[in-house]
Amino acid sequence: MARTPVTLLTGFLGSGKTTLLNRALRDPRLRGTVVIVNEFGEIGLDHELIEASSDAVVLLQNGCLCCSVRGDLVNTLIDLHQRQLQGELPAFDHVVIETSGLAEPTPVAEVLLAAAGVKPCFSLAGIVATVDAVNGQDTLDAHEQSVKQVALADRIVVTKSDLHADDGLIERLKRLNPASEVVDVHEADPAALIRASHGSGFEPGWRPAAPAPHRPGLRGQDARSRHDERIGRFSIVRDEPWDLDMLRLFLDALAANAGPALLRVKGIINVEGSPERPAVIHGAQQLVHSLAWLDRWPSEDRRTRIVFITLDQAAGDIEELVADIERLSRRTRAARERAARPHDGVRQ
Ligand SMILES: Nc1nc2c(ncn2[C@@H]2O[C@H](COP(=O)(O)OP(=O)(O)OP(=O)(O)O)[C@@H](O)[C@H]2O)c(=O)[nH]1
Repeated sequence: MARTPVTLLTGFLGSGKTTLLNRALRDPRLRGTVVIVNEFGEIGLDHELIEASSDAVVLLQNGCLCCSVRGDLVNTLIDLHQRQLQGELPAFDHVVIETSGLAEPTPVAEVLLAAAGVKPCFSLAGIVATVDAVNGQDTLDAHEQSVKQVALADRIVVTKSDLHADDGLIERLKRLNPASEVVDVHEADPAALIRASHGSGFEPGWRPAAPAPHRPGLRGQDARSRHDERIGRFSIVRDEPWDLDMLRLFLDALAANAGPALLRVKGIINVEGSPERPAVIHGAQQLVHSLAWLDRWPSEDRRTRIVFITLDQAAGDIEELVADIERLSRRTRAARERAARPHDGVRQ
């Protein structure tokens, strides 16, 4: 049986991986694609934001693909292959692995190229890395993972060029990886970017790297998971809908505090007055995107869920900000309700 090609989709936090993938998945040429998505956030949201049937999306959570959930990836691939053979899954002819934005791609590629049980059934078709034009240069300066993602890619896709043109970034990407194609997402066919079986430069002679040496101070922990040390992840979950004004206030506050410490914020928000259509918020480093709306809730879970990934920043700061905004919103709402009652406080 032919091995199923796998595309590794990498790129730093918020650089546009899911957006590119969603555009590609709308193309009938990707009808037979299964997506495995890994998120670093405390709760997973991407599986809800990927526009594919739930059968075709597998979420790997609770850690980063390049370290703590590598074993889960092996098991997931083997399980997908077996369920397809047994007819429990619709046949698929392609797999995309969307890594978390913090993942180093080499250990993930190793799984495809060397893991027992995976290698006979799957082949690494290519590595695609997204780099966003707004944060790209700063991210390359500050985060080694981003450099590794770019250095390993067969294809580098520059996103958000509609917001900021950066020729210097393109030059830098070409210098970092002269063998790779650098393309602008807005000038390319998304399905071809993801699906083209251009073949990774790794096979067949590639050998997995030697295991990382043990580092003192990381007892019991794979040295590759050291990116956990400075990075915080936490989430806010609310049952009650949020007032739209409050949500706007929250976005303004985030935008005012945006910067290198806010690696990623992503959320689905239940907004008062819009019970069927949740709002979606996104931010990464210096950029907080404008509010967007989904056409419907992607699952039964209708709670507001916001995930944060931060650098050297305590969860408490953001929780305090949210608590302040919620307090303000409650007071505003109470005042509005009082004003709407015609004879409030007047005894009849
Ligand atoms: N203007 C603009 N916005 C974009 C572009 N690509 C992505 N975005 C926006 O950037 C935000 C983050 O995009 P995602 O696709 O979720 O990024 P991601 O890399 O999947 O994020 P993580 O999985 O959390 O690392 C969203 O608000 C997108 O709408 C682009 O080319 N132009």
